[in-house]
Amino acid sequence: MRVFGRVRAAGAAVSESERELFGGPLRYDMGWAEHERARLELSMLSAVRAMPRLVGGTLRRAWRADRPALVAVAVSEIGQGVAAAVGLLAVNAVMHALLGGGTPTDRLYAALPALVAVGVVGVVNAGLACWSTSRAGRLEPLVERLATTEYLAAAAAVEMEAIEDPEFRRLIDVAQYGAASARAMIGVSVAAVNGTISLVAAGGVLTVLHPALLPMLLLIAAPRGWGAMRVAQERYVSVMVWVEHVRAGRLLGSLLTSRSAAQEVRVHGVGDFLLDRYRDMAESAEREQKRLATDKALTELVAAGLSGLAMVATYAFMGWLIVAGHMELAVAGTAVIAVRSGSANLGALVMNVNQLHEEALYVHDHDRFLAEAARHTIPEGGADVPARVDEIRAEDVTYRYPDRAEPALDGVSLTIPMGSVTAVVGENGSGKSTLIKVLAGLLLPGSGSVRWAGVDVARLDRAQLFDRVALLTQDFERWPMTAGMNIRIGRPGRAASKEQDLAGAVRFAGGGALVERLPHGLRTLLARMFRGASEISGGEWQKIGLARTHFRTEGCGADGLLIVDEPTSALDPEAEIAVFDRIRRLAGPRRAIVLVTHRMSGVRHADTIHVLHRGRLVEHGTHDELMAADGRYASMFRTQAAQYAQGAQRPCGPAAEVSATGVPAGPPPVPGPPAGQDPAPEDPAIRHPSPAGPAPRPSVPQVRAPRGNGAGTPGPLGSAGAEVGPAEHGPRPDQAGPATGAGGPEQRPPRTGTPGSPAG
Ligand SMILES: Nc1ncnc2c1ncn2[C@@H]1O[C@H](COP(=O)(O)OP(=O)(O)OP(=O)(O)O)[C@@H](O)[C@H]1O
Repeated sequence: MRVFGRVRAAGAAVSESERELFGGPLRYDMGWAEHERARLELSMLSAVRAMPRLVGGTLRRAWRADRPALVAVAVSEIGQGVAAAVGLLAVNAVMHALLGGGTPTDRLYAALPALVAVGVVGVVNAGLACWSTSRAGRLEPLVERLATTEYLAAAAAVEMEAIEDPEFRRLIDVAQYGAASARAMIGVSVAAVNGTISLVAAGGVLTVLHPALLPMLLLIAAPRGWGAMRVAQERYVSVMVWVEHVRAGRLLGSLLTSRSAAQEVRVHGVGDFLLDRYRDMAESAEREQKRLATDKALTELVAAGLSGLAMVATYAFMGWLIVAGHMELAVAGTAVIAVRSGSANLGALVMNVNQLHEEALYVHDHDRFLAEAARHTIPEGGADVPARVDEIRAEDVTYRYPDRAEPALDGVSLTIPMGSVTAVVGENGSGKSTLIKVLAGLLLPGSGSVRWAGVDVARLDRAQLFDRVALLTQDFERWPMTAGMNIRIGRPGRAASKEQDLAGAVRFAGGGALVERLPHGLRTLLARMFRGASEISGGEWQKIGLARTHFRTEGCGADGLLIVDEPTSALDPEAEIAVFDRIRRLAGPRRAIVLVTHRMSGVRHADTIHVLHRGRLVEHGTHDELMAADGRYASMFRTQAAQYAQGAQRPCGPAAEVSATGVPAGPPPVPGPPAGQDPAPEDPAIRHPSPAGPAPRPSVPQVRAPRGNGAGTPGPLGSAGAEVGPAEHGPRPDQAGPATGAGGPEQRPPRTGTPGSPAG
């Protein structure tokens, strides 16, 4: 059957829940793998033809992992093959002796040397098998580690653009199973080599006994080979087609148990609702499993029937040879043994080749990922970044995300002088985050250029460039590690073995009281999923983030760029003012700050403010200049001021209105801003404090930033409800579902037969 038919069969059922929740059937898009289709149209012949290549690839990996172990395995496997041939010849000699002339005692004596040889061969064989098993067992984990390390290193080294590209992300996902398969291929390759050698031995002996017996042997094994191959193809296609469904099922499972969704699951009654859909999706996955099981049973029945017929024909042929006097009885006895062991060898070999192929499909994905990743790897080397960088310039920069028709940045030009604070404002989706990624060298412009000290970023040594950049974003990583490590990780190479080494950063971030409250100070583990760990709030995390940024910037003596993206989204007003003050203090003559925020109170004291609108820079200037110009900035600013004024008059307003742009308008008294503008507080009472003076206490209720979902909730600041906890730091939400149900198993989900894994 051709693969298209199989894809149709595998994707026939669509659960109503998938339509309802995800807008349609979640099925793997086979489009990306157009060239893979030929690979799926396997036949036994093509599988056998590909075997040397597959085994060769495995051997190369094993060679790199542990040469002595590989040599030991090879020697012991070849030894076993030779032993098998010698054993068959010894059996032949025993037969001849037993069926020859003389008294039974004479015949027994005559057979004795050959019998001893059979015994010795058996012992040698067992010893060699033992040796091979132990060496192969040593190789397997090494190969898996090698493949996993290759995978992880490649994934960590690719350009951000690749990470943002859904196609590439899918490839990263698919390739994750390759390492386990590379490991499995060691054992299977060894078994395949062993089976081949044993088969050659049995075939050789059979050919010597009678040339017609070899084709008969092949006839017995062929149907089983066909059956095994067909079942494997079915399973692989099913895995590919259902992988998204499996993931979606797991996602539902993990949402039901996640902490971030716990409130809505209970209060909004989402629990029962999702559970129903989970069941529905599990049922459709089970239908696919049932289809696969039925198909497998039928295929194996047909294969066993055909193989049995070939066996009957072989024995009938041997019977005719004996009756017609073309074969001695003793030879026939050996031939029966050789046919039995040969067909067993061939059957095992077929299974091995088939399994090799199945594993190779995953290893192929792994290799394809490595090749793709190599094409997208951030280049090493390049021009040195000068120690003194007077300015960073973007010149007519245009950037378009791979899956978007519209550019996220369109002809943007700006200059960031060293020692300045530059603010970037604009409505949601106007391109602010994209701009800072481009300035930091994380994304390379499609056209135009970003220049550090006059040198195009594309030509600079990117590792050196990154070393000059510090990031403080609203969704900075909350590493599931200790509080101290969460600060130190800002510059992992910088020594900080003692708590005092981090004291400056903690003090700077105003985190002294927080650290004192933690049960083990900086050694407290901040990862709720582990026993003994502590939980801290979103605002407290942001203090940790600020301390991390301080630790990073302090560790860099050369000119650099500090990027601050919505740093106060989870802070109360007092803390917010203090943070903006601290960020300003991070500015120095040899450091430029780019600040992205919706909080106008944090923006007004910037040296230059750039206003982005739909990817284009539409205004720039100081706060006073922009207010005088009475353009978009002035309108945004006044809108926020008006919100605060309203908020002060209407303290019990709606908890979270939604603006015309679909953006939550913020906390209680703040109504949504006009379409296309971002809500952000501006309170005449909030004035940027002078570094010397105390922060005035604002008279407005706490205001949350509209970006992200970090409005005061601990943890989830990233997209898609990621949280500090298993959903973010353990397996991802789409991987962390229960072990059964629509989600299927954890490791290479669809293959192990757990309910919900269609190809089990
Ligand atoms: N990874 C991505 N893949 C595709 N499109 C993206 C990606 N990231 C952002 N975009 C799109 O690019 C445009 C600019 O997004 P960007 O995140 O830079 O805006 P922003 O001004 O930072 O928005 P916000 O204030 O909501 O954070 C938007 O239309 C957005 O949908």
